[in-house]
Amino acid sequence: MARKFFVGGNWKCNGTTEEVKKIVTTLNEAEVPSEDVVEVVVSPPFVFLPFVKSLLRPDFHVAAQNCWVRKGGAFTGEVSAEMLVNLGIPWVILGHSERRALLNESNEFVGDKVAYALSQGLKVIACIGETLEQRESGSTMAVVAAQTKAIAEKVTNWDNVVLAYEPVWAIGTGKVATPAQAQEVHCELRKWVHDNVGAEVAAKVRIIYGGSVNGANCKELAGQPDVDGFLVGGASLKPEFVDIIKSATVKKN
Ligand SMILES: O=C(CO)COP(=O)(O)O
Repeated sequence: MARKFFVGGNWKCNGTTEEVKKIVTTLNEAEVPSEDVVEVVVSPPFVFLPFVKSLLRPDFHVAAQNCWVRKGGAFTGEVSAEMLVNLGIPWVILGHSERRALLNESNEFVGDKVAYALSQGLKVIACIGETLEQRESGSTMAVVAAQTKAIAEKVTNWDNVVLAYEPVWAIGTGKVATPAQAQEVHCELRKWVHDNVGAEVAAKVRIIYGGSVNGANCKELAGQPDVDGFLVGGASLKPEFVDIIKSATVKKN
């Protein structure tokens, strides 16, 4: 069963109105494979979401970078899933390692967020990944399995979930996982989903890779059988993001 290639651009906490306009103009002018071949989602900071949504070509979509774990209310500084739905924002990134590490988001909290966002009708890019220390101690699979389990325990329908494997040591470091390293974890993860969720979900769920993906390394990574796309940080702010989108065609060859 073909899994549609997915390319997400996580802009993180970057951009001014002028810079955002420039990035969107580049994307709008780009010639890329059709929506049947690749799903493209860009994730600006909250404050730019409506602006980007209004400017962006209709075949690309937007994602928030986070949302509150439950229904909105007296939670100063938070943005709720209902608000994103109200604004017509279809996607949200949850469980990014920067939030897990800097804001102490636990596996259980991320699992709750994913379940709540899905219940409100959002589609979720759920991030998982090990630190360098965890990799070096041989616990990569145990770590990503525990992160995925905390999500799986609360989610019954996986149709609107994309899993983003983002090894922490590869994020923003220029130290990309080798295609073999990415494939190994993606394949193990798919096996984990097969054994713990079900064969059908395992065959369908997209597992995308994130961590120092750029225009030069994307094709080889895209060629791996269990790499179904990317979540791109730094390079999603640059014109080379277009080359990363185009790497979707590797799957067709
Ligand atoms: O964290 C990432 C995407 O969510 C990856 O960031 P970089 O592509 O900058 O390494």
